[in-house]
Amino acid sequence: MSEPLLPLFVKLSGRDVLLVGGGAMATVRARQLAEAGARITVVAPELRDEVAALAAVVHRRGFAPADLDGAWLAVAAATPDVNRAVAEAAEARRILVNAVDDPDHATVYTAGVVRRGGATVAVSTGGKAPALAGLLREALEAVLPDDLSAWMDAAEAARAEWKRARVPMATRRPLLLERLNALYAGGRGAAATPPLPGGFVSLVGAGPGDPGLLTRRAAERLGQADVVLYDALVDPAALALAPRAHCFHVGKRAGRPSVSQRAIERLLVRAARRGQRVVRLKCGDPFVLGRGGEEALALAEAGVPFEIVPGVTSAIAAPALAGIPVTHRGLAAGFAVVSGHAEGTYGPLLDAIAPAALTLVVLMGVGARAGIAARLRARGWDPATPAAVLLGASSVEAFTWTGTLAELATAPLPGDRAHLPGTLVVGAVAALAAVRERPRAAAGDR
Ligand SMILES: C[C@@]1(CC(=O)O)C2=NC(=C\c3[nH]c(c(CCC(=O)O)c3CC(=O)O)Cc3[nH]c(c(CC(=O)O)c3CCC(=O)O)/C=C3\N/C(=C\2)[C@@H](CCC(=O)O)[C@]3(C)CC(=O)O)/[C@H]1CCC(=O)O
Ligand SMILES: NC(=O)c1ccc[n+]([C@@H]2O[C@H](COP(=O)([O-])OP(=O)(O)OC[C@H]3O[C@@H](n4cnc5c(N)ncnc54)[C@H](O)[C@@H]3O)[C@@H](O)[C@H]2O)c1
Repeated sequence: MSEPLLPLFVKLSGRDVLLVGGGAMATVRARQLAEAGARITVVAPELRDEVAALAAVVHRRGFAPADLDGAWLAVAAATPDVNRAVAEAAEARRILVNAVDDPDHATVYTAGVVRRGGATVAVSTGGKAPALAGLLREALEAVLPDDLSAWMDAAEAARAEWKRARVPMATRRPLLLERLNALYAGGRGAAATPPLPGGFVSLVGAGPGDPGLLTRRAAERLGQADVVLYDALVDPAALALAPRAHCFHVGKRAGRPSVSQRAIERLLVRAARRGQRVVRLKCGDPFVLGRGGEEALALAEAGVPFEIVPGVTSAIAAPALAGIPVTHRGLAAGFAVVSGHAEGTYGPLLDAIAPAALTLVVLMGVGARAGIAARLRARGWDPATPAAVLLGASSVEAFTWTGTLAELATAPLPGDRAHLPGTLVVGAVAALAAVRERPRAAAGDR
């Protein structure tokens, strides 16, 4: 069962549907068909009263292929051999058929469904894992906004307005986001919903990756969590510590679409207001270049109780695991941590540091290392200053390069590890990486 499926939403109102079978499964399908307004004809020697009541026409006998004539859709919910016969006869007549026990011969599947506020979300595993479809449906139920009908109303009204005004389609999505944000800001300003007892958010640092470097408090909070919202680089083993929780990936990775910071903050607030224990699991330490401060402010503003669970920051741990102490008597009495994400931000910071005054640690800076090296040299740093590039610190794929500031731009890095988070170190202490013992390498290149 790996055929690609086309998801469709079908209007069945007033249309003839043949339901074969009248037992437990037929009852479930009869309810679903009736909800969609279908005109049900049921064929079964024996059938439950509820099925008979939902049907427009009842035939108390065995299935015959001619029962399919005039039907838009057939549902086989009888015994396996009968279901197979229904599927084959429907296929021959080019009628789509759903079979409750026979995904291989069915042509349409039912899905796990959430209906809220006029929107319908359906999940299918294409017959491979129905119970998983049910779990995914529950997970969606947990994260979809309670006030989806307000979103629908706003989106519907905006659409009509933009159609009239001939607003180009391509510009409508960001406009819609603005509308919805405004809607939410309005609701929040009114402060109508006090947080439910039990609703609580923990902003938790996950450390550099290895779950062994989580704090005990972090592990405890994960164990209690109902919902975990985690970043792109969080190790799956950390999520295994949250067996009760629905875990959602809200990570940002360069160049890929991601959940916006505002959306993450809204998710935190909403989940807490539903009384859930929420863990926001962030790489490293939540308050070191992790936007944890923004989330804390949003929670405070929404009146949601929260706590900070500090984590081991890669700014210190990545160098440490490579044998580099960020401070070392005689070499560096202090260190600075900057993000290499935006030159407009880190540029002035680098310019403000006197050459070799301290150890410079750059997070998220591997891609920008040539520019950073050039900037430091222009500022007067000695090209012979030791430097290091640390990829995937604490993970099994950890990679360390050491050299000099002059070589930093062209440091050969393994292409297959470009996806790993990286840390740069510039300063005399980087030379200590070369002289450390290598316990990890000795333990089978872990
Ligand atoms: C989504 C959902 C909607 C609905 O039923 O309307 C649905 N099954 C759900 C639950 C569920 N079903 C089963 C279990 C027991 C655990 C387990 O066995 O996994 C659970 C779990 C539970 O009840 O929690 C048993 C089972 N199901 C099928 C077979 C036959 C077979 O696979 O051969 C067997 C016996 C397997 C065996 O003997 O091993 C077949 C189908 N079930 C489908 C849909 C279709 C494929 C959808 C897809 O893959 O996405 C398809 C093809 C029927 C169709 O299209 O009509 C609903 C979740 C609703 C929700 O919670 O929201
Ligand atoms: N019950 C479940 O939870 C479940 C889950 C998944 C799959 N299934 C499968 O779905 C199928 C139906 O299960 P169920 O629990 O509804 O069974 P059921 O025994 O309750 O119902 C079977 C129905 O089929 C009818 N029937 C028998 N022969 C017929 C014929 N020739 N023409 C028309 N109808 C006929 C019977 O009158 C009865 O109404 C079975 O294959 C079962 O293994 C059941």
